[in-house]
Amino acid sequence: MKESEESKKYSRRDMLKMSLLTGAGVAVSASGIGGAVAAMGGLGSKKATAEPHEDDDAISFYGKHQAGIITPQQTYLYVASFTLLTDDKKAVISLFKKWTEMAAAMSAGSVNETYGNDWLPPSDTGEAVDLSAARLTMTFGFGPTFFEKNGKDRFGIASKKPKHLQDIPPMPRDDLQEPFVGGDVCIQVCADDQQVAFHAIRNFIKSSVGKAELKWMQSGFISGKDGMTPRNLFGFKDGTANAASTNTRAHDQIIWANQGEPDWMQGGSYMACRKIKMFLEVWDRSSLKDQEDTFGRKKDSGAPYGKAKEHDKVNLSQLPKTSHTAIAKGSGQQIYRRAYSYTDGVDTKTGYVDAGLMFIAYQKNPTQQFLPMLLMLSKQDKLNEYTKHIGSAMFACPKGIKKGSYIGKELLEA
Ligand SMILES: C=CC1=C(C)c2cc3[nH]c(cc4nc(cc5[nH]c(cc1n2)c(C)c5CCC(=O)O)C(CCC(=O)O)=C4C)c(C)c3C=C
Ligand SMILES: [Fe+2]
Repeated sequence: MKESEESKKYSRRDMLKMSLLTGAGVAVSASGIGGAVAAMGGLGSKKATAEPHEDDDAISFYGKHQAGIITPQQTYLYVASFTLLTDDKKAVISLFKKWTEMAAAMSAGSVNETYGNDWLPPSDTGEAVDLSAARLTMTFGFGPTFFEKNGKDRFGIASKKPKHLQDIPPMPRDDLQEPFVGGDVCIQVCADDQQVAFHAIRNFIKSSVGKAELKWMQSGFISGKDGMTPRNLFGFKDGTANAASTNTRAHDQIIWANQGEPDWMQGGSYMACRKIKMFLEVWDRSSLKDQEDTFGRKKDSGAPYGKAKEHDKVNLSQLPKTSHTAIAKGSGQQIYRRAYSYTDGVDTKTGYVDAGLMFIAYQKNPTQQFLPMLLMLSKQDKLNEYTKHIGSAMFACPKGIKKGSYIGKELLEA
């Protein structure tokens, strides 16, 4: 095969290694890669130590469950919801095969470059070439309209719809703003490097042209020292009561769908999304007491009222009745939260900072877990004085994908 026709899959770190080995410096140009490889006798050569390999900070795309659910939260998020533009099942299969191939390569820290024809755009957009895998994960989900849209079973899969997949019903205080509602297919991309995360979502969008279009997209971030619970934009530790990322028993009880669901969904999870605007200026003018009463926890330590430490057991009788923790915990349900803060510039209506929380939660049964909790919070939560729910969506995320398979295969093939 001529070099110009080759699809080169080198880990981003391989490129750095190669450039060091050949003394070429860090910035290896596209045309220089082949030269660098040749100078080492090719990647397969015994002389070369730069075998294609997985980055140290790579998280496999393949596995029993999809990555990006119980994966300890990365620093950056992009979540994108797509509308499928075609009723042709074959076109959807080809898109999902392409996305699978890309996701597997990108999560291993590879760039999938096809250079050589100056008259065509490069296949990859290029901004992640010299970056590491940065714990990149890509989690795919299907919305209710993927199974049935306007009464039409366009892909012949309506009978395979998972039991609890439905649009989140309207909540009393909702102020949902199109296009930030629903979608046919969703991809949650997370990484410790924002450019790596953006590169992934951008290339998924680029490769979907003609088959799917972006309905909405949200970026987000969290920050915190290793082992410490990150703080949200109200300055409170957020995520304390989540089951530990190593607690597999709790994950089975809370997160992973099982019997009673179609086979493709067993080991998957329901992803609930709420875009929640937070009125930072109002919050910043409220007293510390009012802020702590809102959550039922101390701002500094994160300890529940009546206790000293963040992870001390919550005693509901010691919490203000309408506090967020009292209502959420009092619902008697558990969910697995994976939320990210966002800032979207200025809200032109108010002149305030447009910021909030991209709330994402995973659960095995949203009808029993998420929806009743959301309804109770929507009616009674003191936090509602400072927030507004402006986006909403629910997706069914299939179980993990096996090597050689592709996203949605069991759903789309008989
Ligand atoms: C429907 C579920 C929930 C929504 C929506 C939600 C929004 C939301 N939460 C915070 C900040 C905090 N939440 C905290 C705890 C907490 N929140 C939920 C659920 C929803 N939150 C649950 C189930 C829990 C845990 C309750 C428990 O069992 O103790 C906390 C306290 C610390 C913690 O446990 O994480 C904070 C802080 C914001 C800012 C927000 C919307 C903008
Ligand atoms: Fe919460």
